[in-house]
Amino acid sequence: MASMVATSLTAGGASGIARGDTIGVVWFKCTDLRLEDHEPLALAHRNSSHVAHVFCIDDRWFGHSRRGTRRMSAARCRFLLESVADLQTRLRAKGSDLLIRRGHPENAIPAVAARLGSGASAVTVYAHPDLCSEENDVHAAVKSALSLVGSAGGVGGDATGVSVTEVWGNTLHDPSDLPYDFPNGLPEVFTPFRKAVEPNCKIRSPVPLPSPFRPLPAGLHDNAVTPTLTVAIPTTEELGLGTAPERDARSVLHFIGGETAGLRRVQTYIWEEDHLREYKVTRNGLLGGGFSSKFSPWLALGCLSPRTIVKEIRKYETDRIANDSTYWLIFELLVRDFFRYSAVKYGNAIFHLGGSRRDSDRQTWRDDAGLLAAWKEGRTGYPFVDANMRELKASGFMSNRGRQVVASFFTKDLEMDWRLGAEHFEEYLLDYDPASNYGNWNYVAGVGFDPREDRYFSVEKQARTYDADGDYVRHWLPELAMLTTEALQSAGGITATLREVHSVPTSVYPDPVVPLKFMMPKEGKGTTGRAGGKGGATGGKKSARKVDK
Ligand SMILES: Cc1cc2nc3c(=O)[nH]c(=O)nc-3n(C[C@H](O)[C@H](O)[C@H](O)COP(=O)(O)OP(=O)(O)OC[C@H]3O[C@@H](n4cnc5c(N)ncnc54)[C@H](O)[C@@H]3O)c2cc1C
Repeated sequence: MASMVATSLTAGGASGIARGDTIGVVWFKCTDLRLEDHEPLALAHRNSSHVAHVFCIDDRWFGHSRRGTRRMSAARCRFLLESVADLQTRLRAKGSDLLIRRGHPENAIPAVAARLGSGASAVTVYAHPDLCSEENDVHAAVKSALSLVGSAGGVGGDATGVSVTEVWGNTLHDPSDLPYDFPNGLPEVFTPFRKAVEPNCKIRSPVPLPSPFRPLPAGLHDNAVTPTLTVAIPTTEELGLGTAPERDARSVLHFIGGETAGLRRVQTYIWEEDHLREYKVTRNGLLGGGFSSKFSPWLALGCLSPRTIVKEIRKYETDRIANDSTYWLIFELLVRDFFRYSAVKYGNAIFHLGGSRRDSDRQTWRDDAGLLAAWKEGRTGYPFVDANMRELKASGFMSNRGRQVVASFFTKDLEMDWRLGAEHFEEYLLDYDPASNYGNWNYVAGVGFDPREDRYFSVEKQARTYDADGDYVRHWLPELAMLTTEALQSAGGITATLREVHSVPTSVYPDPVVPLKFMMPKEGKGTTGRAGGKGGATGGKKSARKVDK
């Protein structure tokens, strides 16, 4: 292994370090695996004579939550490893490399800095800051360990510390551009935030790629000093997650990790297939790749920067058309920003039962293993819920509409502790990111970010509206594939009807695990439902609607 690493590093353009050289270490994280619009990377190459790029694979990512859910499925891990591999390939194309360290960043990054500083060179570590508590703790531990690294290498002694340059990134807006005292002055809900930001804040242009690309410092592959630094990327098996299942052919898209695939998706969606033109009206579609953008997995891992997407949208608006749809994609990216800033403002609260509102008593939260398993495995007896849950597990993706419905069902109909649902999403969603996931779960559970607490998505109404012909349900539930559109339409989301009217036996499809809280009204009668849910975190109105759209 040592010789393979040495060969590879040398081929990548390694170069000796002279006394007085400046060395940059770019610490890549799971949220910024790209070269484009990466300000820490650009600064490192601008300010240094040599630059090392390091990514740490932290075994804490692969453990279990306190409630016992695995934190990352093998399929999500594969997407991450593909993204890391792609970053490495792109760096190699620039004559550099990505160095991998398995272990905790608070040990690895200072070890690399100490090794590089041993020739009395000035070392600076460049990184994006984090948003959420676990990542913030690691970031703080790295900084603290770096402050103990001496200029002559080693730890302690005549330590002068390694400097750290942190630059905010991965959002449309820099917090310093927001019309608020950040983070405490942020509004609690999205609409007032949007109304203040849209007219007052300009989205900055993406940061250009570094030019020139500085060479790697030599000697990082010296096993005696940094024994676990390598260029080899582990497999999901080596990380203890087992083999990732084959990608499911029924998935909306063949998701491959990495900036290359992410940029390709932007080209395909916006330009080649021209879907942006109709995004606002198609985004709730459930089957196929052309409805919503599917940018989210690449955004979550930072393979795509939202500002790069906006640059492309602006170009499209100039070259083809500017309409509600082009506006709406930027609007959704602003929702993403809102949850990221809110994660900074509310800290750990978004992970706790009471959410950002710190209101854990708003209802009785159940912890029922049977109901949890039925929901996770897609056998609740409600076809529309079950199809979405099976899609998640098989493909790592679920539409925004589906997420709203299954999360509402979980919290409002099953009355389950919402954190158990959020953790299941965390395990399987390829686009999992803590701020968006927990922020949206806070919203649907009624514990944060929503002016109303009683929002309720009726499974039955949602199924009839968004899967009127039953194609989606048939696609993911082979046991119902023999039912006609008519049969599925008349059944809506209620399997009792399947059984009573269409003679589907319980051996084929189970009875509903609980009755729905609110049923669709019979024709000509008033409604019994309380609340709506037009667009979830992005589209809800304050007035109480009787039936959701
Ligand atoms: C319970 C629940 C959990 C969720 N968990 C996540 C998560 O872990 N990671 C994640 O990226 N999104 C999450 N979302 C938001 C949303 O469902 C996904 O971003 C969206 O479905 C991704 O598909 P897309 O890229 O085609 O979206 P598009 O409709 O094409 O939107 C473009 C981009 O805007 C952003 N966006 C859109 N809607 C939202 C939203 N409500 N919140 C935050 N960002 C949004 C995403 O980055 C998305 O890629 C969650 C929503 C719910 C209701």
